[in-house]
Amino acid sequence: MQDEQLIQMQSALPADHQKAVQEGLNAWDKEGKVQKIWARDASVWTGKDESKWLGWLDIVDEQLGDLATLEAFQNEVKARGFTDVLLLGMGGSSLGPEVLGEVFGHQTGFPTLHVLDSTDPQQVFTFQQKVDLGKTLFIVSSKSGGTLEPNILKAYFYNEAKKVVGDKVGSHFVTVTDPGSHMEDVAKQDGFWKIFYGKKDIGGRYSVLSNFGIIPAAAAGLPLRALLQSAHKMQKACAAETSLTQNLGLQLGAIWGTAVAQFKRDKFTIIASPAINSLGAWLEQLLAESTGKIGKGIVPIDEETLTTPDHYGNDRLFVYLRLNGNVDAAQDKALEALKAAGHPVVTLNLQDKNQIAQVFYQTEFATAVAGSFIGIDPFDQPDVEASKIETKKITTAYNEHGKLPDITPVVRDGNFEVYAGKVEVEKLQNASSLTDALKTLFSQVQTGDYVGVLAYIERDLATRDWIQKIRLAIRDKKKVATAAEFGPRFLHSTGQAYKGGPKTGVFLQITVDDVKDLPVPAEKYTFGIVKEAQARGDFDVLSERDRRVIRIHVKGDMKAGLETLSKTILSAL
Ligand SMILES: O=P(O)(O)OC[C@H]1O[C@H](O)[C@H](O)[C@@H](O)[C@@H]1O
Repeated sequence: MQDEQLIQMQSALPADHQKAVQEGLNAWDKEGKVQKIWARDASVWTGKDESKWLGWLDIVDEQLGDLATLEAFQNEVKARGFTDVLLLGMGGSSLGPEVLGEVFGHQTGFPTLHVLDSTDPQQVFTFQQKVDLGKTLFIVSSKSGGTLEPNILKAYFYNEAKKVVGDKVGSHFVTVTDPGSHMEDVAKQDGFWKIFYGKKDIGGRYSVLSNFGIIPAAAAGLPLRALLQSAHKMQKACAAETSLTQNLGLQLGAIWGTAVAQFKRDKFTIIASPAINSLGAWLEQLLAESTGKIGKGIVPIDEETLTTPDHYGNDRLFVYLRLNGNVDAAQDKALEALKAAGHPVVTLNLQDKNQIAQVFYQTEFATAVAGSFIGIDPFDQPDVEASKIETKKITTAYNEHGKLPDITPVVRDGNFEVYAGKVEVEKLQNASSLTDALKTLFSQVQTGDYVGVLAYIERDLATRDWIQKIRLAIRDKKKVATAAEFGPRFLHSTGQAYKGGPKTGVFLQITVDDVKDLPVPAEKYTFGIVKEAQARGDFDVLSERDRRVIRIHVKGDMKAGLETLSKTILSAL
C-alpha cells in the first residue's frame, strides 16, 4: 500500500513495454543503482562529473531546516506592503516560480507574482504596465548570474523603478544567485535589499525546490511548510532504503527511459488538469535539457490539445498530471481512448495543489533515472551554449558597427521574407512565394518527425491561441507531434533538444517587425536588437546542425501579418 499522502501513480503500458520496464528494474536492483545515485556515483550515467550535480536530492531537508528564515522573509515582504513581485529570469530560474505563481494565484495580504522571461520589447513593456513600479519587489533570478536576459532586464527595471522611488531603489530588489556570481556583485554594488544563494551542485532545471523556487514562493505568500513537507514525502519515497516497487521516481524513470531507449517513443506528450497546466512548461525544460543531446533524448510536447487516437503515431508517450477536484472530463475520456488504442499513458494523480512539490521531486528523480537508461549525462546542456555564442557575436557586431549584419532572404512575398537554413537552401531554389516555401518545408515532414513553431513575439493569450491554431492544424494534417514555443523563452528549455536531440525536428521560425522597442541602459543595442540576435543565433545553430528550418519574417503591421501568415500556413498544409 502506498502512503495515501503521496501522489498516486498509474501506468497503462503495452505488454512488451511493461516487460521491458520490469527487466530494467531488475537490473537496477541487481546493480544497486538507486543506492549509487544517493552515493553520488557518476557511473550511473556517463562517469563524467554527474556526481557534482546531485544537490537536489536532499535540498528539501535543507530548506525545511531553513524554514524559519524563509518565513521571516515572507513576513517582511508582507509587512512592506508590496503590491507586485516581478521576477526577472530565464529557464530554471523562471519556469518553477511561474508554476508556483500560477497554480496558487494571488494570496490575500501578499503581492501578486509576475514572471518575465522575454526580451520581446512589447512583452517587457506589458509587464511594466502591469505592475506598480513604486510598490514592486523585483527578484532578479540567475544561478550563473551571467545570463544576458536577467542582466538587461535588471538594468532596465532598476532604471525605471529609480525614476519612481529614487535613490532607495536598491531596497526594492533582491537576487537569487549562486555564490560568487556576477549578479552577486551587481546586487552588492546596487544596494539590493537581500541576496539569497543557490547551491552550486544543483543545475537550473533541478532548482525549483531550492531558493530559486522557494524565495519567489515566499514573497508571494505561498504555504512554504506544506509545500516542502509534501516534497519531503516524495524525497523519502525515492530514498535509497525504499523498496524499488515503492520508489515512485525510479518507477516513473524506468517507464520513461525504456520508452525512449527501446521503443522510440520519444515524444512525451504532457497533459495537465487546467489548474496545473503551467507545470507542463517546467517539465518540458527538465526533460528536454536533461535528455536531449548527442542525437538522443526526449522531445516534450506541451499544451497540444488531445484528439482521437488515429492522429498519433507510435512515437508518443502520454504523461497525465491529473489534479483531484479539477479534472477535465474531456481529457480523461481522450486518454482512456488512447490507452485502449495501445498508447502508453502514465498518470500522476495529485490529491491537492501542494502535491505539485511532489511532482517536482518525482520527475527530477525520474529524469535522472531515464537519463541513465538513455545513456546520456542528464545534468549538462551543451547545445544551449552554442546559440548563446552566436547571439553574442551578433550583439557585439551591432555594438561595433551600429547595425546588424546583412542577411538575404530566399523569397520575398509582399510583407513576408523567407530565410532558408543550410539544408533548405537548395530545396527552396524554385520557391517564389510564401506558400511555395511553406509547402516545400511541410513536404519534408515524415512519420516520426515533429514540427516546432518557434515564434519570437510577445507571449499573451491572443498569440498563444494563434500559435495553437497553427500547431494543431499541422498535427492534424501531418499526423506528427508539434511544439509551439515562444522565443527567447524556449532557448533556455526545449531549445537544447531541438539542436542536440534526435534529428527529427522540422522548424518554422517566425519573427516580426517590433511594434515598439525599448533601450537597454548603458548599451547601444536595444531589447529589439537582442531578440533579433537571439532569433538569428538560434536559426544559425539549427541550420549548422542540419536541421530542417526556415525563418519567416513578417514586416509591417504585426497583427495583420500574423493573421495572413496563419491562413497561408493552413492552406499550404
Ligand atoms: O539561472 P541562469 O544561470 O540565469 O540560467 C538560466 C538558464 O540558462 C541556460 O539557458 C540553461 O541552459 C538553463 O538550464 C538555465 O536555466
